[in-house]
Amino acid sequence: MAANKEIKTIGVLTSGGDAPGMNAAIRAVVRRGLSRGINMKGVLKGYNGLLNEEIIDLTAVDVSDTIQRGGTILYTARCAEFRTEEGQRRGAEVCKKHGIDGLVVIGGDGSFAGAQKLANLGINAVGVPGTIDLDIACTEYTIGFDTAVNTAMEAIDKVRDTSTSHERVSIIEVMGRNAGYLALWCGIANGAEDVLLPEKYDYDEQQIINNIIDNRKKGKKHHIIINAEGIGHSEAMAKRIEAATGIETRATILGHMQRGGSPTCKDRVYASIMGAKAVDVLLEGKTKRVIGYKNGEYVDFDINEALAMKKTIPDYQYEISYSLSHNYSKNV
Ligand SMILES: Nc1ncnc2c1ncn2[C@@H]1O[C@H](COP(=O)(O)OP(=O)(O)O)[C@@H](O)[C@H]1O
Ligand SMILES: O=P(O)(O)OC[C@H]1O[C@](O)(COP(=O)(O)O)[C@@H](O)[C@@H]1O
Ligand SMILES: [Mg+2]
Repeated sequence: MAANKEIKTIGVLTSGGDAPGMNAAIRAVVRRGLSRGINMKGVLKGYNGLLNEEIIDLTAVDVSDTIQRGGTILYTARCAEFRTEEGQRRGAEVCKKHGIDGLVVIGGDGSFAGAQKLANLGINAVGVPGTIDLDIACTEYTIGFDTAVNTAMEAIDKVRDTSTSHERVSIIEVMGRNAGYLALWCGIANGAEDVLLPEKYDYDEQQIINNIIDNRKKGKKHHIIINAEGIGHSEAMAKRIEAATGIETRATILGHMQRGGSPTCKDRVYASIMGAKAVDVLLEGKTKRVIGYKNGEYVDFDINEALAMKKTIPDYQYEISYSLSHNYSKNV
């Protein structure tokens, strides 16, 4: 495959919340590009670094010894200025000034919206899904989710040990301001009695209290509530539940530990393939694309179509999470 004549230089940046596997994706973009004779540049600190022209040359050695590391060697940021038309216009100008013919944006739904704006201004931006939230509609997988959900699951197992010993109720808050996938998966994987998702929770706390009292009467020694960050207020919830049930209740907020750590095999492999594919898509001459994983295949979509897609929590999975946790015979 000969490289597309149009493209001499490709830039890569990471944006939004970091996600384990972003380094594997950067490495793949850089190595794939270099192997096709392309100059590779790294834009530091997401769209912030783009606006500040924090742009470096990247060689194969620069991405050595990174595939196993959490975080992102290019750093990341959230950039309010890039949400403005003026910021986006300047971002496009900076790309042109530095000869960036194609830009790979590794990030979540917000970062893709930024990439779409750059694409509309003539910068060929390609999105690679990197977020622990799993909330990008065009893809069944987002880089970082597997590591984060395993980190959260293991932490919740540990809380459960002490919670059961003390016969307490535990509210464990997991990340996800707008997305409940981490919470849902932990709910199923940890056998939680209640799972509160931003997309689903009806704020009927009395129902949770009734569940706790009911389960105690049946002999259950613990009650694990997974609460997504988007619902939040776990400490206050714990106080209210303790007052209403008379059962000691503790809140644990897992926080940013869920975003760190060495990526799992799944995250390294998906990141490597998606990163390389982003370069291939650019060199095939395609424009305004995002990479996804659908029905067992690595695919690419038009960025506008991808961003118009909607993703919702599957009712069936949510219902199963609830029904299994209330079949307490295996879990008491
Ligand atoms: N609608 C938008 N238009 C332009 N840029 C956006 C838009 N939404 C988000 N961005 C840019 O992408 C950055 C990351 O978005 P954010 O939603 O915080 O994280 P993520 O990409 O991980 O979902 C924002 O800080 C902003 O710079
Ligand atoms: O790091 P911050 O700014 O506290 O952001 C927290 C948010 O980032 C995430 O960890 C990842 O979200 P994004 O991938 O959309 O950036 C969310 O789960 C969480 O709500
Ligand atoms: Mg997001």
